[in-house]
Amino acid sequence: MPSIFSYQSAEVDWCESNFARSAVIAEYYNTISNVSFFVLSPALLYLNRQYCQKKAVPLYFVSGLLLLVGVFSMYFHMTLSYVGQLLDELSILWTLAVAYSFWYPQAYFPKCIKTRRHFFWLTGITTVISTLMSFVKPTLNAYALNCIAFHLLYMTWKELKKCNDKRVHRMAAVMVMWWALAITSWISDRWLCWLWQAINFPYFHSFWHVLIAMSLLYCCPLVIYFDVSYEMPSFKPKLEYWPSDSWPVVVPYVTLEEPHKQC
Ligand SMILES: CCCCCCCC/C=C\CCCCCCCC(=O)N[C@@H](CO)[C@H](O)/C=C/CCCCCCCCCCCCC
Ligand SMILES: [Ca+2]
Ligand SMILES: [Zn+2]
Repeated sequence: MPSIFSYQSAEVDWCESNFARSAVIAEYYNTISNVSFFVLSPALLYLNRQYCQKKAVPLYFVSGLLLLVGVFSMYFHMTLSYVGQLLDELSILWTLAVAYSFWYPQAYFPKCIKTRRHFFWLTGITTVISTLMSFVKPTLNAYALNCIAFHLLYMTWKELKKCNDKRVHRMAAVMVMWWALAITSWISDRWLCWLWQAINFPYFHSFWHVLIAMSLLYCCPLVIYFDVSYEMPSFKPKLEYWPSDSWPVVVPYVTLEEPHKQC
């Protein structure tokens, strides 16, 4: 019986041909495309450094965990091992759990949850249960995790209804565009592999890695913007674009303005 660390012991195998470019890397492009997360993580920390100076823990934790997501996803695609698959999926689960724990708006807490500390316990217990359940049918884990994006879309829609800043609306629209391209790539790699292999173009999962990282590059500043609005009343969040607004492709970030004190 193969070890859970064995190459190709995972329950899923992506469309890219295995060991086509390397004898030690099962899915070459699916492995190297995870470099996206090694760029995403420091970029979020550097661009949103003003927010980090005021409230360091959430973004340091989420950025660090996104680095781990990239490492485990690389290991998974390099080996296609059972352990690699679970490390990949559990690192995503825990990153989402930490992000929700720190950034979920108190206005949306369940009625029985009164404080952020109680919400930490709720997400912690839910995450431990989900971790145990992830061993039951690993092939369903990725679908369940992807469904969380629909909850994020719903919360974004609710927040935008109350927000008059057109720049924020534009940022959210671009985030959803990148996510839509990403999830389309993920689904087509899983369900249309026969077509991509027929035309010798099985690279949609590697596109997914780059596209979901792009979506997160917009998602995190959007979450930070609303976190500052809700939780840091002495500051006004301002949306900026790097390198500058005039460039065709830009990266959003949040700066903090101290509203003029009422005289
Ligand atoms: C108030 C909440 C704030 C949430 C902030 C966002 C936190 C995002 C945390 C983790 C997402 C990482 C997703 C990258 C996955 C990379 C590894 C990978 O590709 N794994 C696949 C196998 O190789 C596996 O099939 C992936 C499965 C599921 C991915 C689940 C993605 C979760 C949803 C991410 C939301 C993106 C933001 C856009 C919202 C519209
Ligand atoms: Ca494969
Ligand atoms: Zn992947």
